[in-house]
Amino acid sequence: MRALKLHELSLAERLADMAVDALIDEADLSPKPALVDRRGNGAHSDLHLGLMHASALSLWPMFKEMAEAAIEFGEVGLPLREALGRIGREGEQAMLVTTNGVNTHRGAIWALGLLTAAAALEPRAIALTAARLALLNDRFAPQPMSHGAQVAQRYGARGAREEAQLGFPSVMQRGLPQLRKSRQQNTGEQNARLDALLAIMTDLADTCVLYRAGIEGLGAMQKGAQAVLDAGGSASLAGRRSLHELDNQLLALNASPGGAADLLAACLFIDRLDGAF
Ligand SMILES: CC(C)(COP(=O)(O)OP(=O)(O)OC[C@H]1O[C@@H](n2cnc3c(N)ncnc32)[C@H](O)[C@@H]1O)[C@@H](O)C(=O)NCCC(=O)NCCS
Ligand SMILES: Nc1ncnc2c1ncn2[C@@H]1O[C@H](COP(=O)(O)OP(=O)(O)OP(=O)(O)O)[C@@H](O)[C@H]1O
Repeated sequence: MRALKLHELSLAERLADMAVDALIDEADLSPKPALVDRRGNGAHSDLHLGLMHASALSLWPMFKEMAEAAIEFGEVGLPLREALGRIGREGEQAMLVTTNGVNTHRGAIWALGLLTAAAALEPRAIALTAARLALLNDRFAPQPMSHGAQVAQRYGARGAREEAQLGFPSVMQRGLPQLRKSRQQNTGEQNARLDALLAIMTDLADTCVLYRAGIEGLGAMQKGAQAVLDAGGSASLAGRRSLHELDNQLLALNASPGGAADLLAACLFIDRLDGAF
């Protein structure tokens, strides 16, 4: 009898698996301040954990297609950038159909989409390659008055586009180093991930927070996250108390750090890739 041959996953399929896993790990991580997690909906009336999971899974074909496009075009350039833009917009439509019109992962499509394509092209320089893609101007991208655009106008804040164009400094210089430092201190994986999220929050101009809670909300997020880390991080008793305070404070301000959550997913994706190839 012939042995059953297991289907071997292509590179694009493996990258799509890893991107979706990163999104599911981000959603499941608890307790995240004011974000959707296993405990509840945080500051969101229209989101819940099941919806975040369904949305993440709906994006698998999009991530696969983005990686395939990167392999096919084989280099950073306008043709690949515009293909990614088209695939990303189709992915966003699939997300909106799944969630009945709720924005669950717009920021994540942007960040993880670029990183997935970059990982297929240049696995040894993922953030830099993603930045080179983000710097190219997609001529077919609509220019809606998004929340991010409104906040950029009002406060001059740099948002998701600039974070990518700079090579994801919040991930490469804050989240990833903190993730690895906390792991070395044997905090346990969930606490290390919470610490990575907090490290990202200390310095990010999160346009979700700015839109919902202005400069006051952004200041509360950045200072509160730093206070948790200074108190010893999520694994320490004092850090946990401080994290609980931050959760209450952000909930009172309706200030959900959705951009930081997306960048944590990006951080987990890059961390996993480092071990995989
Ligand atoms: C560049 C994007 C993110 C637009 O950003 P803009 O700030 O105008 O929009 P919006 O308010 O919808 O914000 C998007 C999301 O980014 C996340 N975010 C917020 N702040 C930040 C930040 N500082 N850094 C990173 N992400 C952030 C949030 O989750 C937010 O919901 C994107 O929507 C876009 O234009 N996509 C075009 C489609 C495309 O090219 N796709 C290809 C993907 S490879
Ligand atoms: N666990 C999470 N909880 C909440 N938001 C998250 C989470 N993970 C990622 N996000 C990001 O946060 C964004 C959703 O934030 P938000 O609801 O503020 O956006 P919006 O739909 O533009 O605004 P609003 O709901 O204020 O009208 C999504 O783009 C998503 O990528």
